[in-house]
Amino acid sequence: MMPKSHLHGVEELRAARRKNRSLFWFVGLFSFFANMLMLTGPLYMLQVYDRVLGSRSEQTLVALSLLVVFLYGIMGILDYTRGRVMARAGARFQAELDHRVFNAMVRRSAVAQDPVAQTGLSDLESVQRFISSPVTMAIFDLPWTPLFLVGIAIFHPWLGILAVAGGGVLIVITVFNQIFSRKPALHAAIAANRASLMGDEIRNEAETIQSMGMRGAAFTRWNTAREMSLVGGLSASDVVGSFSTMTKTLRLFLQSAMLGLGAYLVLLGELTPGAMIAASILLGRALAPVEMIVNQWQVAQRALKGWSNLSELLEKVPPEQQRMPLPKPKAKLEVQALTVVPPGDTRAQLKSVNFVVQPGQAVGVIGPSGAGKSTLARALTGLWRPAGGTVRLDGAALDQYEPDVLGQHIGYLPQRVQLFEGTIAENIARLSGQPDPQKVVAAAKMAAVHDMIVQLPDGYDTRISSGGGRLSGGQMQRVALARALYDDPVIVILDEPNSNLDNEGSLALNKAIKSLKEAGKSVLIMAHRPAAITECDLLLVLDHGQAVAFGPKEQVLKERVANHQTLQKARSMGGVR
Ligand SMILES: Nc1ncnc2c1ncn2[C@@H]1O[C@H](COP(=O)(O)OP(=O)(O)OP(=O)(O)O)[C@@H](O)[C@H]1O
Repeated sequence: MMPKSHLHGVEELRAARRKNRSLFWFVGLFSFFANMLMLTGPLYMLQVYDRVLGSRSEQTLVALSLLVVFLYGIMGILDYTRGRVMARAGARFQAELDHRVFNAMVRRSAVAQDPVAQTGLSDLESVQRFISSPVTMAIFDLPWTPLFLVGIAIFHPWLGILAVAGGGVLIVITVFNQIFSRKPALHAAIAANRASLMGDEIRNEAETIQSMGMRGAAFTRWNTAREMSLVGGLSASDVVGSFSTMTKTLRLFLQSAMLGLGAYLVLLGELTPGAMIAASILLGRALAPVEMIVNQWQVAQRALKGWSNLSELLEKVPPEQQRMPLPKPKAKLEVQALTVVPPGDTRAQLKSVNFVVQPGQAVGVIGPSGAGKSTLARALTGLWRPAGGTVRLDGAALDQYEPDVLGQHIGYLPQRVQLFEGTIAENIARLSGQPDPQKVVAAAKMAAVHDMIVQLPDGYDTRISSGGGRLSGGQMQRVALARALYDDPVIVILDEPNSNLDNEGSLALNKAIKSLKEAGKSVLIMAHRPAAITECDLLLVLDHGQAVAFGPKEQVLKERVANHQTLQKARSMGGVR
């Protein structure tokens, strides 16, 4: 059963499934006729044995056979059609949720390492695969099993008893299959996921691994995860395999037993030979869906797990509420009593910080490592929600803007630059499929990277990878700066923008900051190096998450120097230890 806490998430999944309701009705109707036509085989047997063989009429045999070919043809068409419809129902379910799950996965992964976000898209795929699989068809056929059993009982009550007992044993096997295979299948899926994530991580960090002789150790770590996944997979398929062999053997045995019992009843004169064969075929038809479900149990189990993970993910990341579009804001940023607790942590890493940035101002944010500079950057971009206080852009709290629209207003250069597979132009245009050449060039010129780009063999169309490909660290940082400046953002937040820049790059950065200020934008620069704050008018000093100083740059620097000298003096006099 679904935990109560995932009710909203599961309701969203159900709503998407409900959209396929008409298709399910259609498949149900087709299944009704297909199953009716399943009676063709047994009825044909009955007629051939009891009528044709008795009357020795060739004409009847030909007429019956032609009818059977026709009916089987229709049954084939019905079966094929319902398979196609279900495949489309699965695809529709996936398409219906793709956008929502994708957004939830990105939003969740941006703030936390959550397994349900990591597997979100493959979970959705597993549910889609289940809907399109023969198991679903078998579920549609299952209601016919009791009817076929009743049909057998009509031939003779003893045959009915044997069929019901056999069917009962098969159902018990199905239940045991679920009980015994659930855990190994779950462990196998978790282990497989871990191994694949670890493989991705090793591939991304291949340079570090190769250059520092870490290949052997990395292999051992990955191999441990891989072996766990293989062992888990083996034990899961062993369990399912043993149950599916059991069902198959039992079904074959039951069909023969049915024939044997039927023959005995024929000898007693209580059954016709035709009914004996027909009962055996009917039993096969009745048990086929059960057998299919047992055989394909892993598909169902993966889908069940996927369904529960998805409902947890959608529960954790509720749909974004529609916000009324606001006009393009002015570059005024007000930070009031801002307290930030990193997601997954319990301690505040920014405590009650206050400051205001007016249009045309640049603020340098300085402080030792771990002081909270990047934390502030993440809060100002709207990535991390404040635990207390507010951040206002042109008077409106950040959550009043659509996240994607807010992203357009705020340019952000993260401390750890990551580019994407694609051309340089696409990267600067924030992955837009059709980058606006004028805007791309304007941003690149502002980041002083235009000349470097046009010198590359393919210029702006040069393909790069997530790690930058052929770009150097400084070039990557400048391309990322151009990406932050793309499409005229009103606020630009630069986290350690010159950590990889040479002198020329630093000068270009300062020029960019100057022109941003002249255009009435505001800029925040988190920095260690003094070169980065040359163009700053204001300085915010952070220490242990607290704003220890804020004001005009010269004044703050002077106070800090004065404080430093007082401190030195006190130390030399032995006043401070
Ligand atoms: N995702 C996170 N989860 C929990 N704590 C975090 C997270 N990110 C940062 N912190 C903590 O928040 C504090 C501030 O980190 P932050 O990255 O803001 O420092 P910083 O001033 O940018 O340092 P640096 O100059 O080294 O980049 C640190 O103590 C860090 O351990």
